[in-house]
Amino acid sequence: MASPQPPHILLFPFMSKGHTIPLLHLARLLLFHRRIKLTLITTTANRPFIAHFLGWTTDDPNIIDLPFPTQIQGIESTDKLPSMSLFTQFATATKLMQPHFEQALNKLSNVTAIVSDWFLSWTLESANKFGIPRLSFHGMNNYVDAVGHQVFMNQLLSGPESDDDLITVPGFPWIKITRNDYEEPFNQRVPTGPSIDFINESITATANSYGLVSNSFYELEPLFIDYLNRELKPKVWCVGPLCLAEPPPEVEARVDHQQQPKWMEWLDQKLAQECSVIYVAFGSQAEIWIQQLEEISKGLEESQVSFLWVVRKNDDETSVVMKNLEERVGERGMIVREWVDQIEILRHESVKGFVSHCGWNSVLEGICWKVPILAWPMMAEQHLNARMVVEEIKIGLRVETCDGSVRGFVKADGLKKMVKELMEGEKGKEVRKKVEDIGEGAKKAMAEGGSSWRTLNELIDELQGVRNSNGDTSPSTKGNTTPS
Ligand SMILES: O=c1ccn([C@@H]2O[C@H](COP(=O)(O)OP(=O)(O)O[C@H]3O[C@H](CO)[C@@H](O)[C@H](O)[C@H]3O)[C@@H](O)[C@H]2O)c(=O)[nH]1
Repeated sequence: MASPQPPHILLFPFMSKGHTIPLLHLARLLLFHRRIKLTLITTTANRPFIAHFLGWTTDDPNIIDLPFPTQIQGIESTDKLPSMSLFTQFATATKLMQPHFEQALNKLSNVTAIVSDWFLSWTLESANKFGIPRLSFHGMNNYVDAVGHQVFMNQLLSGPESDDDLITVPGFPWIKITRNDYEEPFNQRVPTGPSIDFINESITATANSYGLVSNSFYELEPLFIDYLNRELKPKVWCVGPLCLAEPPPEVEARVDHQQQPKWMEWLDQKLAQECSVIYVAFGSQAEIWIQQLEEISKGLEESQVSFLWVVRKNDDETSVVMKNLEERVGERGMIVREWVDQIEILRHESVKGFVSHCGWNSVLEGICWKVPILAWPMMAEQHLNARMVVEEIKIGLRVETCDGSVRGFVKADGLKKMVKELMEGEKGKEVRKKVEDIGEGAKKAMAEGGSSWRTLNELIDELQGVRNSNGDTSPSTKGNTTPS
């Protein structure tokens, strides 16, 4: 009898750093810890980032790049968009990649499963044509999905309440949300428009997929995972936190040989001086207007705490604010305007607090390296993530807005007060203790025998079983498609 074919999984990340990075962490787990054959699908401009992350050469044949539609000024990653108002147009344009994707599938043999980002809903149709199970990769947590399902089923945002009135979530009555926890147009009484259509398509395609791969771990949010598995399809497979997947030796060796970036040297100095540092970063997409940047700079200056602030904006106005701040705080602060290795920063011993927009990857990275969070949500599902961080799992505090609204302006005082509380106060101590406990739980979940480790093995075994029962999907039996 012929020995069984090893699994071959195709990963297709969405072109946004917050979506691509966790799927690449999954790639590391599958490749280097489970020895599974992988093919990565991406676009031409994103190929080097993917190759670099996996320690591969840029021309590695296991990366297939498809031409990206030219609709958005040649931009192929959301962090390069001039404005996030172009997001839906960008995300919808990916549909034009479908014929090229199917042509690539036609050339591949023995694909066990496709794991594609939930924003790439159209990949389900392609997977179905080729008889390959598709799993939707969901880089968010299950709390947001479960609360969102309750909000939708009970039409909680359609009532007369004002945008800041607390509304009880019936399925989880200890949770109270506001209309302001949802952004335009999701907060409307009758939401309509292209972004609603886009999200609805993504949800429907996920519901009709073989499974949902979740970057979370069971012990973090059992109630919400159980709820989703009871009330909704498909099955949720929690295999995270994926950021704990160790880099391959090639990447580690490369990092060891590189000169340390100046901010890492600065962190070493702070450690030597026994100074705790607060790390301030708002992910790869958040847009912060200049008045708000000015208040952040004042608040950090007045807090007297050492800080490392990663600023994405690169215009002249921002440069002036940053230069002035650097002059005023001197060695106490470090401002970085480049891409950093955030995990390296969070794992540095001097970093004791994290002012974060609560993108889900940042929250998980805070948990894994046991750094409590000062939650300052900006966009997308981050307001709900902030509720989870502060009210549900209690690993962080929240910045104070000047009008008490969750979307209100944050003045220097509101930031300063909460930075000091997180770094030096009693509430800060409580959340630090909690993040240490949960961080230990995250490590256990990912270690051999832990819940996420077992779930990933079960998923791979199950997919192998499906392939064996379906038989080989050799090119001759596959869909016959040509790009238009
Ligand atoms: O200079 C940088 C900036 C970011 N990162 C990494 O980039 C990722 C950013 O992800 P995240 O913290 O989730 O923020 P966003 O980029 O804003 O993520 C988008 O995607 C997330 C996952 O779906 C959502 O939770 C967010 O709301 C959405 O904005 C993290 O792994 C960071 O470590 C770096 O390594 N260096």
